[in-house]
Amino acid sequence: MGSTEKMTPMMKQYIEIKSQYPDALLLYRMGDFYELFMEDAVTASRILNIALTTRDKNSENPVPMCGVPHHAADTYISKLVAAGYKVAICEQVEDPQKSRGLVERTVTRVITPGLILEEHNLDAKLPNYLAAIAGTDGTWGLAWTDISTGEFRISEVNKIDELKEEISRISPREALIPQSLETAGYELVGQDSRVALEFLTDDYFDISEGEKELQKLFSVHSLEGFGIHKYSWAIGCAGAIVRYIRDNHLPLNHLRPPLPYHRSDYMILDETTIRNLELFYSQSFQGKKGSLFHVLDSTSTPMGGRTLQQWIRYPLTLKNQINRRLKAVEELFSDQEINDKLTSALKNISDLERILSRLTAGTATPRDLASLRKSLRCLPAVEDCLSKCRSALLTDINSQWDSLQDVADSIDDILLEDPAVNWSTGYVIKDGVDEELDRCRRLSRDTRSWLVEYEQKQRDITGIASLKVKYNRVFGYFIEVPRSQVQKVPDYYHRKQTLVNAERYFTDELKAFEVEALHAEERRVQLERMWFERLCESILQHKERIQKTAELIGIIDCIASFAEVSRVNNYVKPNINEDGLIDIKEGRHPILEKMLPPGTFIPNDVYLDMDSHQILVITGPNMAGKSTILRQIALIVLMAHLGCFVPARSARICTVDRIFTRIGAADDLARGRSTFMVEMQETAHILHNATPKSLVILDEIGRGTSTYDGVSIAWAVVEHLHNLYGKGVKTLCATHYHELTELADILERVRNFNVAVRERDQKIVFLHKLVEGGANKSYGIHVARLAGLPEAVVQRAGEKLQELENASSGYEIPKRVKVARRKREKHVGLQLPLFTSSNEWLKREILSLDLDRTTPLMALQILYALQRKLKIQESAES
Ligand SMILES: Nc1ncnc2c1ncn2[C@@H]1O[C@H](COP(=O)(O)OP(=O)(O)OP(=O)(O)O)[C@@H](O)[C@H]1O
Repeated sequence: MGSTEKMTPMMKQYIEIKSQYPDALLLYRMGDFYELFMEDAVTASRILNIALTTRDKNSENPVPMCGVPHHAADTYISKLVAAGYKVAICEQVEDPQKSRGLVERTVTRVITPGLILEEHNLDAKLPNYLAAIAGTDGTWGLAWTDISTGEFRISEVNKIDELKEEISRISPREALIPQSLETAGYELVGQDSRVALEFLTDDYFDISEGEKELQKLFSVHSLEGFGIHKYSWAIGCAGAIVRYIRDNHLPLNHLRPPLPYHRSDYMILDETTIRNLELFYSQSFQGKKGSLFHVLDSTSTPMGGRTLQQWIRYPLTLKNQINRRLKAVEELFSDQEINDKLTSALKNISDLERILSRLTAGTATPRDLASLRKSLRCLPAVEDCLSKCRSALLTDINSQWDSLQDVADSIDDILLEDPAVNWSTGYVIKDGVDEELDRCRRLSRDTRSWLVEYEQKQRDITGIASLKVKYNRVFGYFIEVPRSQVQKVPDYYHRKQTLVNAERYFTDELKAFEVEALHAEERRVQLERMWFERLCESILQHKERIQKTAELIGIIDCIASFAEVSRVNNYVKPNINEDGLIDIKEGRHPILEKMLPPGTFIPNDVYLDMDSHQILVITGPNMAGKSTILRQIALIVLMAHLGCFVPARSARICTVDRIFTRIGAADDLARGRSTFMVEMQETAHILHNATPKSLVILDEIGRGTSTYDGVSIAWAVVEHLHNLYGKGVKTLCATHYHELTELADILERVRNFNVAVRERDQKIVFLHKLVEGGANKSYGIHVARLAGLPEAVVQRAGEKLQELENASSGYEIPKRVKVARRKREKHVGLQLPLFTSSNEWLKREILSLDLDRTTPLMALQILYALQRKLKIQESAES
């Protein structure tokens, strides 16, 4: 683009406005279109798949451009925002007809992924969070809000890992980060590329400014009342959020006071576990379907859907709280009639929270108010159901219930039963609300009949039967009298035009009617809007009451949904304990059982405690169902912590503080981490953070590297978990390394299980049944045949296997080594070389070590050193 001197005034105006929004795509209103120019046009045409053209083609300054029609702009804007772009809407703010010269334009709204209010751009059952993060090592502040519902929360954590976990749990669409943390920013949001990052100057996060912002917004002198005054960085973050919303021309007054969130109040779920357990997103279906959320979601309202999301992200940890929910679910579970009534009342309740936010933003439509009224009218039916309930949670809700019928009445006083979608095509306000409005309406509705009446009246007065009232664009309304009758025309007729055969007149009454009729429609719309806006304002006075009720509806809806899902899927109420006991009889995988034909899923019993069955090493052939059992246990334990019934015949579940999962292999090449590196980092994370109250799921740990290294690592990891804090951690460990079954001989709380198969005519039948004891065979070759490997390859593999098995028969662990090993139980790394090694020299070397002075880590190091030495020896010999 050349110098601005040669530009048209309009282009100069564009450049000026664009310079204020350099990081946004600027949609510049020109008549019926929003135009994009230059770089913006190139980007938008690519994303929207629309033609890229050129403006001022023959000038010195041709400019790339593309445009979207005003009436369909919403769809295009959604696509741009969904692609992670920020969009600034620049409107014409004066009437182009009246303006002299260039029309004044200004940006009226900036839409970013975290600042969306429009219903069609949002997922009804998903919160849309804008988060802010700031802090230093030692204290990290975090604030997040969903401006479409008004939810606002803040928290502080001490470690960067905790911060990452919380961010992944919130899963914001947009995150505000101080510029000084720019490099760390990408690391903080983790693997979630959906998060749009906005780097702002550090002063945006100023703590004392933040405090002032919050005090002003919520009209308080201190933040003490909200219980957040002790936070510092988090207040800075909340302040940044408030300023960001305001700077982007959005209203703030429906934000609720920030609620403090304490990490220790909920079970911690990290990003890996949320992904591995497919809580919200299924890898196989590449979407919601096939996720736990999808199975548990039978909610009837958007508030219920969002509450369920929240409950799954933040499972409870306190026995009392879990039981409170479970009792409420049980009540609705056992009284299907009430639950059905409740559900059908809830089904008619619209998104109260989002309607409220549109009301505040001034973008609510008449239909929004009609839905609000309809929803409020359903509240007494919900209340009626609640009044019959006995469980503490439901009676508590009932005691806070506000049926809001006065608000519904106030809407009813003014709004038509079925108001028009569009002001210009129909009516919104009831008759009888405003006399002038009624008259305008009558006028615009009754123009024809008034004219017919008037014509008849004039005929009667003048006695001219052929008198006509007519209209044309030049003269407006007039009375036409044939030339032969003009002597009968009264004095108050004013001559307007003479034709060959007729005279045309007007009267003061007709003129007045004309002025009124032509303006009536304009005035009608004006008055309808005025009454509508007044109504919106009066509703907003009940904002807190509506928000509170919406929150309670979310909870009831979730409880009703749990009851329904539990009934339909034949779940059972879990018995919660604090004794570290997990005893599941005939447990099922909640997602897989729904994918398989009814009745074909094979249930399994699993028992874990802190004494003898703390760590289960689960072996079994490929495809036997090891991973399924692991995930099933994790999901059942999680579901119990949500207060939901679980897929089992009976279940005793202890409270756990975290569920850790290490499952499968995912490369993260973008961040330079190989499959094995990811595996080890996730394992390290577990070992550093697990406590005796945690549940750990390890699926094929160590498989990402060579067998020796893999077995050693898996071995050492299991031992570490067994000995952690002197108490150990409940762990399920599925593995193909049969060597690990040896651990049960050594460690007191380890037990072996395997998933049974039956071999018949060289073929295997998967029984999917968990039985005690270690598996003695892998059946990998059978599975390879099942998978369709060429028969010649399968045969050859069989021969090779036989060779290897024969050769390894000398690997049998001698009895004396077993005894020696038991004595050295505490020395992690050493047990491994003792039985995996067939080399007598190596064993001698190990046994001669001064074990009292050897730590597990040293032992492993020694093992490696010895192995190296052995290899050198072997190669020297050969
Ligand atoms: N309890 C069960 N009832 C019915 N079908 C099952 C059951 N468990 C597993 N399956 C079926 O077996 C398939 C393989 O299960 P899974 O992935 O758990 O096996 P695995 O032992 O972990 O295999 P690999 O070692 O190869 O990873 C599942 O996709 C499912 O179709």
